[in-house]
Amino acid sequence: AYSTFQGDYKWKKHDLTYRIENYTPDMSVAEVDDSIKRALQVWADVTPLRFTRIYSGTADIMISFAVGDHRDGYPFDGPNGFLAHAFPPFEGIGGDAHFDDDEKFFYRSPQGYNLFLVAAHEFGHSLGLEHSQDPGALMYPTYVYRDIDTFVLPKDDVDGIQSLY
Ligand SMILES: CNC(=O)[C@@H](NC(=O)[C@H](CC(C)C)CN(O)C=O)C(C)(C)C
Ligand SMILES: [Zn+2]
Ligand SMILES: [Zn+2]
Repeated sequence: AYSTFQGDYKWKKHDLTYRIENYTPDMSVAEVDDSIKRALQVWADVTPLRFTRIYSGTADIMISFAVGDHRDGYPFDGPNGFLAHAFPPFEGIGGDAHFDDDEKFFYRSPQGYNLFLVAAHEFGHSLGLEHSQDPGALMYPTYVYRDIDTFVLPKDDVDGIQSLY
């Protein structure tokens, strides 16, 4: 079952902004943009939350690709292992999502790690969800490939996010 962060971190507003700060060489700019947009839409579909993209300045959810030590106290670990991380909704780095660019991210292929699926998981954290023990949940701590054309947010995740917003 789902769990939320201690202290019940949640955004105090429903209109949130996001900014894609840089790109991975693994796919086109358009494919990254689409993966991110769809990963946010997964959560917007079941809450009053709305996401608006900005192209400069500080957004609520700052999205970037990084490798190794990228100066936030949570260095990445090279290929495989941790794929990404995101911070719960508190001031400053809260909400931000970082993707390990030592991974090969894919747009639609079932091989490797699907950016849409990884991002959808990360944005669950960005919105205040912790990990779920439900192996079928998107917020399960281990990456599981799912067909993205038929992807529907699992009930445990819907219950979790709707417990917050
Ligand atoms: C393939 N490698 C894994 O399955 C690794 N899990 C992850 O990288 C998580 C992200 C996935 C679920 C998108 C990390 N996380 O929780 C971020 O919020 C390990 C289970 C090895 C840690
Ligand atoms: Zn980071
Ligand atoms: Zn996680």
